[in-house]
Amino acid sequence: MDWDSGATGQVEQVVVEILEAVRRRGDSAVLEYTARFDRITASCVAELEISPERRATALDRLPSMQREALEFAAERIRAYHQRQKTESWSYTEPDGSILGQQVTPLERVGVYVPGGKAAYPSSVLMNVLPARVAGVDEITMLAPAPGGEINPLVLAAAQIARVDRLFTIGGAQAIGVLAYGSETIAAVDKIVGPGNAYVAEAKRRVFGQVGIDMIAGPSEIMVVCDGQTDPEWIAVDLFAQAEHDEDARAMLVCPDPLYLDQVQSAMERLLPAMERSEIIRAALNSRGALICVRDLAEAADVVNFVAPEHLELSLIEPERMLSAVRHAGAVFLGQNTAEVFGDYCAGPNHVLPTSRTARFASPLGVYDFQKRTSLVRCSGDGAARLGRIAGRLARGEGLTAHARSAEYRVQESDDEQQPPL
Ligand SMILES: NC(=O)c1ccc[n+]([C@@H]2O[C@H](COP(=O)([O-])OP(=O)(O)OC[C@H]3O[C@@H](n4cnc5c(N)ncnc54)[C@H](O)[C@@H]3O)[C@@H](O)[C@H]2O)c1
Ligand SMILES: N[C@H](CO)Cc1c[nH]c[nH+]1
Ligand SMILES: [Zn+2]
Repeated sequence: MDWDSGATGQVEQVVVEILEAVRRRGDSAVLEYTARFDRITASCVAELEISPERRATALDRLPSMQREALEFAAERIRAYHQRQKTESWSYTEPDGSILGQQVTPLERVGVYVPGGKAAYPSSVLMNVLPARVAGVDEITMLAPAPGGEINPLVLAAAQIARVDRLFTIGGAQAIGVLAYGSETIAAVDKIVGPGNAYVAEAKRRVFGQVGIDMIAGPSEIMVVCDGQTDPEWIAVDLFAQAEHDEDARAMLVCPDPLYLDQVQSAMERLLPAMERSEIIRAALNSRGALICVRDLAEAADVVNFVAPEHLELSLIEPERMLSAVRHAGAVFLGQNTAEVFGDYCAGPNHVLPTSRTARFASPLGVYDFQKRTSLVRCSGDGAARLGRIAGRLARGEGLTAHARSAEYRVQESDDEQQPPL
C-alpha cells in the first residue's frame, strides 16, 4: 500500500480493532462504528438498507440530463465489458480424452463505493456493471452516507446497474461485514471497489477469507506532452486527478522546459478558481512533478518506471510512443482524449492499478468476477497413457498411493467411448 503518511501504523491499528469487533459482534459493531465515523444513529442494520423502491424513486426524480448521462455512460461501460467476457472451452485429443476449462461467475460479490469526501456514482457503474456482465448471482453494495446524506446519483446509478442490496455503511466496518457476514448482511466471496486508507487496509487484511480486486492507492496521472497542447488543458488534466485526494499524484513529462514553465503558469492562474483548490494544492505540493526529459524515448523510460494509473499521451503522434509503453493502467491517446473521459464514460473501467502495480496488475474487468475450473475426462486409451506416466512420476516422488491410483487405470483401461463434456 502506498498511503505514505506518518499515520499508516495508526490506520492499521484502528482497522485491526474494527475488523475484530465486526467479526465477533456483527451488526452491533457495524452500528457502533457507523455512528462514530459517519454520524448515523440507527437501531438496527436493516435501517441502513436502501430499498429498491427508494433507488427507483431517486432515478425517477433525477433531472433528465443527469439521468441520460448516467444511462449513456452505463451503456458504453456495459458494451466495452461485454467484450471481456470469456467462455468455457474444451478440446478432444486423438485418443478421445477431453480437456477443458469451465468458466463460472462468482456467486456473491460485495462492492464498496467510496463516499467520505465525495460521492462516486461513476464508481457504482464501474464496479457493478462488469459483475453483472459476468453473471454474478448477488451483488451487495456498501457506501458511506456521512451524516445520513447520500447523493441521489449514487442511488440512481445503483438502480441502473441493478444491485441486489444496498446499505449505507462505509470504511473498514463495511469491508469487515462483507467479509465475515452478520445477522443482516450475508458474507460475500469477493470484495471490489476503491476507498481511502482505512478501506484499503481492511481489504488487505480480509484477503484470504474473501477475494479482493486490488489495493487501490490514491489516484495518479502522468501526462507526456510534446509541447503542442494548450497548456491550460494540461493544467486542468493534472488538477482533475489531484482534486481526488491530498495524496493524489499528478506528473507532467515533457522535453521542452519552456512548455513546462507555461503549464506551471497556467496552473497558478487557474487553481484559485477550482472548487477543491486546497486539496489540489496539497496534492501538487507533496506529489506533483514537472519532469524535463531529453526526448520522448527518455519519457517512455520515466513512464515505465512510474507505471502510472493513468497515462495521457498528449502528442501529435501518440501511436509512435505507445509501443514503448509497457506499464500503465490505462492510456489516453492524443490531445483530444482527456483522461476524465475514462473516469466516466469512455467505456473502459476506471478502477485501475495504482502505486506502480501496473507492472503486474490490470484494470478491474469482467475477468475479476469469473473463475475458471479445469476439466479432465480420460478415455480408456488416454487413462492408460497418462497412468503409465503419472505412475512413474509418483514413484519418483515416493508417493505410492498416487502411483497405485494411476496404475489401476492402466490395467483397467479399455476403449470405452466417452460422451462429450
Ligand atoms: N481508484 C478509483 O477508481 C477511485 C474512484 C473513486 C475514488 N477513489 C479514491 O477513494 C478514496 C475515497 O476516500 P473517502 O475518504 O472520500 O471515502 P471512503 O468511503 O473510502 O471512506 C470513508 C469512510 O472512512 C472511514 N473513516 C474516516 N475516518 C476514519 C477514522 N479516523 N478512523 C476510522 N475510519 C475512518 C469511515 O468509516 C468512512 O465511512 C479517495 O482516495 C479517492 O481518490 C478511487
Ligand atoms: N479517477 C478516479 C480513479 O480512476 C475515478 C473517478 C471517479 N470519478 C472521477 N474520477
Ligand atoms: Zn478521477
